[in-house]
Amino acid sequence: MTEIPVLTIDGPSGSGKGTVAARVADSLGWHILDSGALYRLTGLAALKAGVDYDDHAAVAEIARHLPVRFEADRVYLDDEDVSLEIRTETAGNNASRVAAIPEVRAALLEWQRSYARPPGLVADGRDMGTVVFPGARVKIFLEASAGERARRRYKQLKDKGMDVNLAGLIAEIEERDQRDRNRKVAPLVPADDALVIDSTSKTIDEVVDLVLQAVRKALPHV
Ligand SMILES: Nc1ncnc2c1ncn2[C@@H]1O[C@H](COP(=O)(O)OP(=O)(O)OP(=O)(O)O)[C@@H](O)[C@H]1O
Ligand SMILES: Nc1ccn([C@H]2C[C@H](O)[C@@H](COP(=O)(O)O)O2)c(=O)n1
Repeated sequence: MTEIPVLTIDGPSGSGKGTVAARVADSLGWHILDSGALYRLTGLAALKAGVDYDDHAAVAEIARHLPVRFEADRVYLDDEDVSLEIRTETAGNNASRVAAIPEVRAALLEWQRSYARPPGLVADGRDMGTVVFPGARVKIFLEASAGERARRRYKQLKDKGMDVNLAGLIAEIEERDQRDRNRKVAPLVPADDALVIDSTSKTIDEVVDLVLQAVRKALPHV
């Protein structure tokens, strides 16, 4: 069977994974997996169903049967458009909480793997290179300082007209980092064979170029 090439991009919140993954996937003509969205949807669906995050079996059951529909750039839970709601900082924090539940991670594993389709996949998240696609041909771990990531998020939210506070964002980012890096299952760590890129003082274009160089070095035919 022909191998489907996979590029994984892991890293903490605000390091630029989603932006870089979209640009690289566009440039290569590959599919994209935003795995964080699945955890965000699970957190939101559990909240809407009134399920307590401490009830791990019930949250995992929700993850297994997420009533989700992706349509162009919109995402629906049942028939409700939740595209904006899953992008809030609260939804990100709730995602980080349900993502620490081993049964939830197990429930989402095969679904994430099913995104690998020809001609290739760019997968972004926290454990793409370590757990979901350990055999990926190219693995990137994107870093940036917490202060820079909070400044990026501040600008992103301000540009959307939202009322935000930089100190609050730094505290939230540090809390989420702490939970994602220290959980027992699939913690946020670079895979042993990942190329680590610190984007703190790099532009998006510079990071995209470095990632594309790594892909072309590993896969000269793409
Ligand atoms: N190298 C960079 N320089 C400046 N801004 C950047 C850079 N990379 C990303 N950004 C901006 O930072 C913000 C956050 O980026 P993005 O959403 O891609 O991060 P992320 O790692 O996917 O975050 P999350 O895990 O929370 O979804 C966006 O507004 C994006 O345009
Ligand atoms: N592969 C993944 C993707 C996401 N998560 C968790 C941890 C994050 O804090 C949260 C939201 O992710 P984001 O949309 O900000 O990338 O979901 C994870 O544990 N594993």
